[in-house]
Amino acid sequence: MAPAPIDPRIVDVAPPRKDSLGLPGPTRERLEKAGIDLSSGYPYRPSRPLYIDDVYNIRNFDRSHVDPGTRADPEKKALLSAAKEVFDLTRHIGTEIVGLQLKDLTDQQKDELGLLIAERSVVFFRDQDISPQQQKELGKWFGEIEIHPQVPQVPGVAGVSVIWPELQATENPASFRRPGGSSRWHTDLVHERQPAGVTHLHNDTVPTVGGDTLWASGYSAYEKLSPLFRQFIDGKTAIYRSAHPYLDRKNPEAGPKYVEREHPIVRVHPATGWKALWVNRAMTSRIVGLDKAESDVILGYLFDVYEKNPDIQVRFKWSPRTSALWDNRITIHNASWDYEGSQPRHGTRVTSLAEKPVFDPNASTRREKLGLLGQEEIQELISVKELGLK
Ligand SMILES: O=C(O)CCC(=O)C(=O)O
Ligand SMILES: [Fe+2]
Repeated sequence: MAPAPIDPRIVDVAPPRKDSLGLPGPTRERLEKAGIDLSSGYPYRPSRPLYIDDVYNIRNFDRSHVDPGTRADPEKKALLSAAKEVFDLTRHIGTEIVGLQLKDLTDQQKDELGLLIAERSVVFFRDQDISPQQQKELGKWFGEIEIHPQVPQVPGVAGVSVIWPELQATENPASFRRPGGSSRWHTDLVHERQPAGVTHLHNDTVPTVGGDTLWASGYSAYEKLSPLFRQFIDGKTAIYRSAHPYLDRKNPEAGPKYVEREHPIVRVHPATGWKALWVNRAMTSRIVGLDKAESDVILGYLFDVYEKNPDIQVRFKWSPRTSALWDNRITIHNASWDYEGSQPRHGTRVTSLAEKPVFDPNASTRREKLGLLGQEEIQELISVKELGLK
């Protein structure tokens, strides 16, 4: 008897992962055996046109968001004492935890992980045994799961996106000189009313060399600015643009348009209370109230501060079955395309939406709160306060 045909809709569904999403090699093979033509991109993409209300319907209202980090024991003992090893990858950003399985964390440990991500911006766990379903369950702890209308989802597990860069490159050409896509500094879902909080990317397969991801700290980018310049940008807002275009149902003939949203450019994280610069070159288009030329100069400078200071960045080398959990409220990230799709790289991603971005003029910076300020910085702060009194 001939073997039963493989149903491409279920090929990636059932846990455990080795039987579900599996490795991209086998996934690709299985899809091809099922007669699915991969040359034109993902087989899991919705085939109907996408409208602006696909974004708005489910998200354009006030959802209450209580950040798990606000409930956590500040010392994070339940999480940290259960780990075999915990080490920082750089001074300002990035921590790796060894000896814990994300799928087995207790509620208390999940709250503490929320706080650790808020403090360290990105936290890594290698050798994870986690199915797409378990990844989604964990994501719910950090906020409402976003179901991306345009990014392919694991069939049957809405809210778990498939990240498969070399297949994506068949749709949107990527080259060494123009890597595009996620291979540029950005942060996720800025066009939402309540944008992304924690994103959890689990890469089950990675190239032997290359395909690193970089993150830069928004707390530290803000602290790189002079106190006087911080006063200028504090409380200003900008227009943030979606990564993908959508059709207007009332006027579809006008063609797809990007969704725009106004948010503060400096925001305060609810769990740490620290201020962070929150702009990114790919999606922040202009500062409200300034002339375009002024906005271009200032935004260009702010992007540079974030992108050009290696001391506030971490560059992570993946191994198979590694999870990275980062906080989009306080970081930008960039996936290196140095491997140019020459080897498989494949994973699943869950993003939890957080609060509507808030600015609080009375909040402090990370360095102030942690007592890390140098003499020169203290002096600068004093002189700015004096200027304010005049
Ligand atoms: O593939 C990566 O390393 C990151 C991709 C990305 O930008 C994302 O998942 O938001
Ligand atoms: Fe991203």
